[in-house]
Amino acid sequence: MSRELSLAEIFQLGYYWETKILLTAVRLDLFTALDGKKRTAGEIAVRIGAHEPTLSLLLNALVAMRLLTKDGDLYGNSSVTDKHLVRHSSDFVGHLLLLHDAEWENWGTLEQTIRTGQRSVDRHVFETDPDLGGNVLAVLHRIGRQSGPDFAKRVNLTGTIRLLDLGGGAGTNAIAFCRVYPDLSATVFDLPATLRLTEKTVKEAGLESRISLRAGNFNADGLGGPYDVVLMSDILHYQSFETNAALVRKVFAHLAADGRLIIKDRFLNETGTGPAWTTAFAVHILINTQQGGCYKVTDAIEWMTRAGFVSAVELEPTAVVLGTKGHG
Ligand SMILES: C[S@@+](CC[C@H](N)C(=O)[O-])C[C@H]1O[C@@H](n2cnc3c(N)ncnc32)[C@H](O)[C@@H]1O
Repeated sequence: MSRELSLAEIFQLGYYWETKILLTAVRLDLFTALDGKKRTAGEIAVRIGAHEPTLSLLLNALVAMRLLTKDGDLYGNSSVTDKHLVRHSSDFVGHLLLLHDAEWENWGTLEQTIRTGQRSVDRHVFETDPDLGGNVLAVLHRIGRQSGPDFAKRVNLTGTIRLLDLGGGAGTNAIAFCRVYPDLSATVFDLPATLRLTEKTVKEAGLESRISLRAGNFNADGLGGPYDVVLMSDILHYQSFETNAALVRKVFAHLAADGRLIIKDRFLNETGTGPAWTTAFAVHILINTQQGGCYKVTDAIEWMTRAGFVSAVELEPTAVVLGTKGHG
């Protein structure tokens, strides 16, 4: 059993001041205003349009948080903030933090949602703010480029394979799979707004001849095919249990004989109390989506079994489930 928390740790968990200071600094874009330069609070205030004495408080807190340096009256970025929080840096990750900030008001509804079971948002971010959604996917794409090939290797897809990457986002997985398997061709299916980004990433990867794009709503539109393998990576937690069951059924119909469905998601364990990150993510999904949820591996197996897959197995604990269609 893990050890009990100390009182100091409980206080630490309840302490979000530094979180909001960082998110506000990213919104103000003050790291970009410093971009490799040392500046006074007055100079920064002019650049970002702020009230200097008030801004100084924020800057000093950011120094204490080790995001900025201070030498006399001059503030500067740390090397990490210069690399990751300056907007035009190729390693900028600020969009992810801007997403957290955009969800701030939703978190204020948590108590009411828990009391009533009623959710306060009616759509997820990819529908309400496609630009922010696309920017976040671009950041995740950059981060995911490291883990993509490992995932591709763990699922054995040798031979001539037609892959459908459903809700494929920036194409991170389709690109990684094409690189690992030279005979594989892929279709990335996603909302039209998201595919604007995918078009760029596929071109950058030089894979236009092997990756095609198909725009649509996967719950409502045809998916093309038939495909040998369908990948559903991090899409099902935005939707209700029954919508997912219907989508898995639809995918089954678009698979060739012996086709496979790979579902990669953030599954909760059977008690619902782990993995730790996913338990908090489940609350995040509760208040930031209309009907989404974090599901269990047994749920994915149920969707597959109900759809007619002859086998459905957990390939990686709380992460990947593989279904096989069989000959029929
Ligand atoms: C969290 S991203 C996952 C992206 C990608 N599969 C990955 O693992 O990196 C969810 C994706 O689902 C797409 N999406 C959400 N609802 C959709 C719908 N109804 N039809 C098609 N795509 C959808 C979003 O545009 C977004 O690209």
